[in-house]
Amino acid sequence: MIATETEARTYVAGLTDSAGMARLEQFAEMVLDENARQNLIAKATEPHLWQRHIADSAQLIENVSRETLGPSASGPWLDLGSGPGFPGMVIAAIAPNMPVVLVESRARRAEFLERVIAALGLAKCRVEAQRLERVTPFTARAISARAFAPLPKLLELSAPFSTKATTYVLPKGRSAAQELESLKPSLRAMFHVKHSLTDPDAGIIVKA
Ligand SMILES: C[S@@+](CC[C@H](N)C(=O)[O-])C[C@H]1O[C@@H](n2cnc3c(N)ncnc32)[C@H](O)[C@@H]1O
Repeated sequence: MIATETEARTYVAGLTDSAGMARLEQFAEMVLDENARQNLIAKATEPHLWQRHIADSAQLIENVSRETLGPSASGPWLDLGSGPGFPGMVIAAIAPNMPVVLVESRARRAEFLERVIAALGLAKCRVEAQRLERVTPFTARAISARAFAPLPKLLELSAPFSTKATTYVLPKGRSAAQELESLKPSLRAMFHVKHSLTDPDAGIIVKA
């Protein structure tokens, strides 16, 4: 269990190199700075940014295969409703050679994401600043989404971007098991729930 900011930083440092940590430090500063202007994260979570948001996002990397992260996988990692960049920007900062697409419909949030991409030099990361429903479909190697939509709706909206080979990693908080139960059995069988490292009561819905 990752309970403190120190534990969160140590955990994330084990998933990336010093350049990756520097990118994440810069991203963290930008989130806190921008949070004074627009509502990106709950104010109460600001002192726990690494534990509640950065490590919470970074742990998704451990739930996908090496092949999915590697150069032979086809299509980008797709993050739905990225908001300030959780989890998508964290993934892009850790794996800068992997293409990542962040979909965010709110213009001010999308503009913030563009500024972060430029500041961090993430050449393979791009923003779709529109509703997912309007994005021209492509095949995604992996799909992530945190606090985006209930599971059935999420799967419906993401279906045009998904093939049998697409990995799903969906942090679902305390409703993970219940949301999985809401799927029809044939669909439910494709997914399992992993425990979150940042909250013992939260789950991540995974399709490998
Ligand atoms: C509750 S926030 C979560 C943000 C981020 N994933 C996080 O966990 O901090 C949901 C985000 O999804 C965006 N959003 C909601 N529906 C969307 C859609 N259909 N297409 C694109 N973005 C959407 C909202 O603008 C918002 O920024």
